[in-house]
Amino acid sequence: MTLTATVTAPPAVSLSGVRKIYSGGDSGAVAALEGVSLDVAPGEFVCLVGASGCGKSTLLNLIAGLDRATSGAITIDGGINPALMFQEPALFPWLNVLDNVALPLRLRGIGKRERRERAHELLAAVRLADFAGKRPHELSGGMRQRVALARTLALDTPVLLMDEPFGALDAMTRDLLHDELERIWIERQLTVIFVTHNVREAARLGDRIVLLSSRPGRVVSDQRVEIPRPRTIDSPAVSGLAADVTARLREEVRRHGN
Ligand SMILES: Nc1ncnc2c1ncn2[C@@H]1O[C@H](COP(=O)(O)OP(=O)(O)OP(=O)(O)O)[C@@H](O)[C@H]1O
Repeated sequence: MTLTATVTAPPAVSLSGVRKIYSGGDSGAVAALEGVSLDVAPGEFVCLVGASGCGKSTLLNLIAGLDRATSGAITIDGGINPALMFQEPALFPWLNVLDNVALPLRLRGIGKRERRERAHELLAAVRLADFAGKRPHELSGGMRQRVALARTLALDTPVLLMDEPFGALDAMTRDLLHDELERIWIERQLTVIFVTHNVREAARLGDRIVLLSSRPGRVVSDQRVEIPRPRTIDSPAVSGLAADVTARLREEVRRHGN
């Protein structure tokens, strides 16, 4: 007889009963999140979708440690600080691309030679090896977001939180960045929590799609995406799933009269 022990890795990110009330504004307290529980496995790509104002950014900020939940618990495996990336690349215009990417390394006290080497590697990873000496204004929007991604990767954390990172880009550029992000996610075995309004994007990228209700945000559905990779955003399977999730989202918005 053989005994097989099943070893399950702890979640990379675990949320339990997370509630967030913003207080003190002119319009009184705002309940942004209510009872959000969610486990994200190491290496998983989870997309968070929901109506405008349902608390998606709030949730990412809480996971990133930029704000505190009113109640509930958030645990990041290993106690690490996740990296957070936004829709705006927020690059320093007076620094060239290489120095923008190297900045988190500089802030960590890594010596000039090593940080330049690592920044060059990261630029190669986002396919911008030839643009190290350019300034941000010389780049397209998609390229600036690649630089922002490289700078986020420089933080060297296994958990990446992304808040509508491609929301301001045209469809073609977004498509290319989906491919790049997917490749980097697989190569670096990252855990990604990705907020988007774009349900197709969620179906293209996610292992799971978590749908939040209108404010206060609660988890309405948590659906595994069974579509094999590589995927394309206009494939019938991705479109079909996006249509299902959109229908649920509409129902949710209608129920709350938003
Ligand atoms: N600092 C704050 N103080 C008071 N209310 C806030 C604060 N930040 C967010 N809110 C409110 O909390 C709710 C959730 O906001 P949040 O930005 O998390 O939603 P969201 O789902 O990311 O929205 P969107 O999809 O439009 O970006 C909104 O009603 C918002 O106005």
